[in-house]
Amino acid sequence: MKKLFLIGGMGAGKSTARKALTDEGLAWIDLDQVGHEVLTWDTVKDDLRAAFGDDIFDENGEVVRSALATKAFATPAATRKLNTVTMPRIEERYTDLIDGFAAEGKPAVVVEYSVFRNRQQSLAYGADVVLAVLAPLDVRIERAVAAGWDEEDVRARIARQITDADRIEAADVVFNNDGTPEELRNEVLVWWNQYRSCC
Ligand SMILES: CC(C)(COP(=O)(O)OP(=O)(O)OC[C@H]1O[C@@H](n2cnc3c(N)ncnc32)[C@H](O)[C@@H]1O)[C@@H](O)C(=O)NCCC(=O)NCCS
Ligand SMILES: Nc1ncnc2c1ncn2[C@@H]1O[C@H](COP(=O)(O)OP(=O)(O)OP(=O)(O)O)[C@@H](O)[C@H]1O
Repeated sequence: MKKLFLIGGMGAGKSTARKALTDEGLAWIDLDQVGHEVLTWDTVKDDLRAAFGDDIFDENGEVVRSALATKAFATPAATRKLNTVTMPRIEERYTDLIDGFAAEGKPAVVVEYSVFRNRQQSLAYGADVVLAVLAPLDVRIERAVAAGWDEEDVRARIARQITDADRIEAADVVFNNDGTPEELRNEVLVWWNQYRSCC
């Protein structure tokens, strides 16, 4: 089963590119969603409480994601603390999902990975292809804000992510999402039709 990793900074257009592929019937894992799922695990909650305190929880004992984000993206050290708690659990759940798709005989799965750092990370190690979606920083911020994110929050998150130069270095294929969503979609589909016929 081919694992197609889609990487890109916040607001770059990963979901838009992913949709082009999943509309073709490809299986898909969004690691942001997996990240939300693991926040409900008791072991994760315990570790987050120890790292960030009681005030990231609501009255039902569930993580308030906006409260955690404010603390976790405040400094590089805080983001490292967050990642230390969440990443091993995200990887564990990811492995189960991948095994499930493989057992179903899926030919390929698209993995949307917003916080990709490098191909040597254990989770990304098995990528068959890394596809980077890029867009200029100001455009990404503008799009994320238009989609409802707070600008300061977006800037803090982007500051904790790798740069587009790093992404270009790590990627096999680069899509520049500086035109319309339809143009991105078409570029992705041209690539996919060529890839599936050869690889
Ligand atoms: C901090 C949390 C609770 C904020 O939740 P929220 O609903 O506001 O954001 P969401 O998870 O939808 O992420 C939106 C975007 O924020 C950015 N982002 C999320 N986590 C991180 C991170 N650890 N480092 C840098 N950027 C991040 C990404 O661009 C992502 O697409 C949540 O992002 C989280 O638990 N993050 C840690 C787990 C993780 O790294 N998830 C990303 C997939 S591997
Ligand atoms: N080429 C484009 N032109 C205009 N708007 C776009 C374009 N591509 C994507 N968008 C819009 O920009 C926003 C961010 O795009 P998308 O959700 O695909 O990015 P993402 O990389 O998945 O972001 P995130 O990291 O926040 O999950 C969305 O509202 C999307 O509809």
